[in-house]
Amino acid sequence: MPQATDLRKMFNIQPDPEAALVALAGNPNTGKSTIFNALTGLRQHTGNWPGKTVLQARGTFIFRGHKYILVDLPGTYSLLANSAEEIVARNFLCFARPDATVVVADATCLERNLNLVLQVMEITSRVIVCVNLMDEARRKNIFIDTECLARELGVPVVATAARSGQGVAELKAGIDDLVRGRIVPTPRRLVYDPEIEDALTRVEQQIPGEIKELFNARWLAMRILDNDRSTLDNIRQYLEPAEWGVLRERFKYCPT
Ligand SMILES: Nc1nc2c(ncn2[C@@H]2O[C@H](COP(=O)(O)OP(=O)(O)OP(=O)(O)O)[C@@H](O)[C@H]2O)c(=O)[nH]1
Ligand SMILES: [Mg+2]
Repeated sequence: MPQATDLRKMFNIQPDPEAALVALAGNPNTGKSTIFNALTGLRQHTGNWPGKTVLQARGTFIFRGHKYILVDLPGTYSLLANSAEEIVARNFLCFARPDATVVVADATCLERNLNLVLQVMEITSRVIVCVNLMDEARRKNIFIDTECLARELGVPVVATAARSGQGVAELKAGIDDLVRGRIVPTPRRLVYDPEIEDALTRVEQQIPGEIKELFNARWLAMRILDNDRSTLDNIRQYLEPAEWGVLRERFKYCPT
């Protein structure tokens, strides 16, 4: 059974028990790289994602004596992946299982950005929402009630204007609080129609325990119900053939 740390190696993340892994996700052009630069300064490394022509940027920062490895994911509107960028972002969140995921959202068009936030919250509860471009929003007379947003989403929300560095210290503190367990998010769960919820429960119950340790079972059940071949095909690459065989046997829709 592969461990989470083994899966991280597939993304060129070397195991480092001292360091926490943090992903930066978000729609295109929301300021992810600006935040990445503000957090990591010159401690950066860029290359391609293994097997892809999509650029990968990794960097480190130290906060309150703790080391963080930050990964700047490609900009995506969705994790229901079609493009190479979406597949990279989804696979990283699902398989590298970061200790925290910062979803950077554009304060000037928050509603559109929340779609990805909700999708990320279905995969992991270790989420912080960073509402960036607050200066632009102010200029357009848009007011964001971040406390209300945090209550509604059930995850911490930090407001930033990253180009001028505003809020970046608070974001660092938020990441540290989340990783150290001082904040425990309780993401709002999307509840589907009763028939779908019923089916999800039944599928979830049939997912073998070892696989549940590796992936969020509810999320995996949704992908199986969706017959989401792209995700299931990728999951196969991360499982031993015997484990995949068990999934295939139980769920006839899993690709061969
Ligand atoms: N006014 C303002 N501009 C910002 C802020 N954050 C980023 N920008 C600008 O927004 C543009 C996009 O920023 P990036 O950091 O490249 O955005 P990104 O999310 O990495 O973009 P992709 O990687 O293409 O998805 C740049 O011109 C930044 O200087 C901010 O808080 N306020
Ligand atoms: Mg970028």
